Amino acid sequence: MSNSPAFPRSCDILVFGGSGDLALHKLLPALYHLHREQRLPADTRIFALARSTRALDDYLALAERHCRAQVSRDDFTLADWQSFAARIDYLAMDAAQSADFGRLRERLKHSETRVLVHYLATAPNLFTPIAQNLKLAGLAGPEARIVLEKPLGHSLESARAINLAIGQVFDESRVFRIDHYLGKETVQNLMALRFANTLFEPLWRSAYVDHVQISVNETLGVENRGAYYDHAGAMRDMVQNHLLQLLCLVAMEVPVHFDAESVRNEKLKILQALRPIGGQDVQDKTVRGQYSAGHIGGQEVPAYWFEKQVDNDSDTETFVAVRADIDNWRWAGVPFYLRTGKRMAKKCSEIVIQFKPVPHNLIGDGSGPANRLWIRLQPEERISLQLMAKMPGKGMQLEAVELDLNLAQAFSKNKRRWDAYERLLLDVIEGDSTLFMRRDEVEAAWRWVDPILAGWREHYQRPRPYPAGSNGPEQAQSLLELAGREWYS
Ligand SMILES: NC(=O)C1=CN([C@@H]2O[C@H](COP(=O)(O)OP(=O)(O)OC[C@H]3O[C@@H](n4cnc5c(N)ncnc54)[C@H](OP(=O)(O)O)[C@@H]3O)[C@@H](O)[C@H]2O)C=CC1
Ligand SMILES: O=C1O[C@H](COP(=O)(O)O)[C@@H](O)[C@H](O)[C@H]1O
Repeated sequence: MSNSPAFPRSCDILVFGGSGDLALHKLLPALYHLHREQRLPADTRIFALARSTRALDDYLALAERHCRAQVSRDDFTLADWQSFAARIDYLAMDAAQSADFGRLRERLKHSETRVLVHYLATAPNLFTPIAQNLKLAGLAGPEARIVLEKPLGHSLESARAINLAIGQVFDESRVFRIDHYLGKETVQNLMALRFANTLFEPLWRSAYVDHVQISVNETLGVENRGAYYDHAGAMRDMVQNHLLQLLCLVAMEVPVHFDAESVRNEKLKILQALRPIGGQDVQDKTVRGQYSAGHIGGQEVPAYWFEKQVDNDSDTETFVAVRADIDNWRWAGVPFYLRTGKRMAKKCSEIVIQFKPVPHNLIGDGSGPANRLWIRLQPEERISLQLMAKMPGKGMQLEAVELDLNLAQAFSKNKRRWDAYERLLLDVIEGDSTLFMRRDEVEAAWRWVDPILAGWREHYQRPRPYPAGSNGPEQAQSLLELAGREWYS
């Protein structure tokens, strides 16, 4: 990441889809924190845009309700809210209609000396019309940036079409394809761990690593996003972006510089080296699941098909496990197991690097576990290294013990941890795209995902049921057991 100036230029932020789930739950609370901590340029204005007609006061009441719910009690004060709200305006407009952009330009009275951030928190089918309408309205000048939410399209073809259309309006340096996992502190810590410590890099390869596990498990269901999710599924919603980005950060080579192009060049090479999975292979290398009714934290939870706006005969997957292989020198023969699911037993995102056992057993019977590095991304940020130690007492018995680092506690105790969207919004304002996906990366990810989706359509139509509150379908265990391994959790 480049060293950013102490304060970015004056800025206008336009949130297309300003009344949607993402804007209300994530973007406005993030902007509130940035405002409260004086990290936004002083005269920043925020325009929330959506079709529904509502008075500004009604919109602000809606936004306040959500911010209160998302921001901790200690961080939410009426005075901060009121000064933040003074920055916000609401405009009812149809972003697919070019005529409505005239009204937007009028309201905005934009000056080209200000940075203009267009945040597209809408469905991807609006990305192309919005970009074209912005151009027609003269709101896509050199000071303007566009932020595109994931998943970008629903296939390689649709992603390419969007990228092409966006590229005709905004050059690549002004396109910010967001993947909020890259904004998480612990995810960035992964790069610090790898590239700022001599300890791990020599071991970070097939000679020493047996396999890697990347799990992003949620206890939440689809909440009020059934209409979107039922057409997307876990593969498009999570694997195509968040899980593949995590895989890239674990597997990539050391970049030449720590800047946007160098980091993204290395991530791209990993995506290009992923061994394709398609046709009948999907039966051996992937597991699709869908939650049935169950219990989480003592609460009864309905089956997926019972959720709002979900087809009651839906075959959409809410769980995916995949064995991915990276065909390059460093990772030949090292499987990367990816797993993500909704309504799982526990919320937990983690990366486990399982090292190989010692080459010759001098101590014990050789059946003990080998070193294992756990990188816990959430709920708590932790890194622990499993080492073998001698059990106290007579004789030489080995037992695994942990060197455990709680990252939140290791750094200033009373400091609030930034949310991913806070950091990424600031990066957009400052024009730093290191933590955003480049066009070719997104397309390479779809190039790997598309054949799996096609394989499923042909050979794996019904997802395996798993009870809400479990660890996913049994077949996900078999994916590892067949290779003499198991999921760690
Ligand atoms: N929600 C989340 O947690 C996450 C969402 N995303 C992505 O963010 C994007 C938005 O998701 P989400 O907030 O959940 O979606 P929602 O359906 O909750 O919100 C969509 C928003 O777009 C507005 N809208 C729809 N059509 C138009 C139009 N023609 N012109 C102007 N505004 C329009 C809607 O308001 P109105 O109907 O009044 O026009 C609403 O404000 C999607 O691409 C999604 O994949 C990514 C990560 C997480
Ligand atoms: O992008 C998405 O991410 C969330 C999970 O994000 P997290 O930061 O809470 O781990 C997921 O619930 C949602 O379905 C998906 O669209």
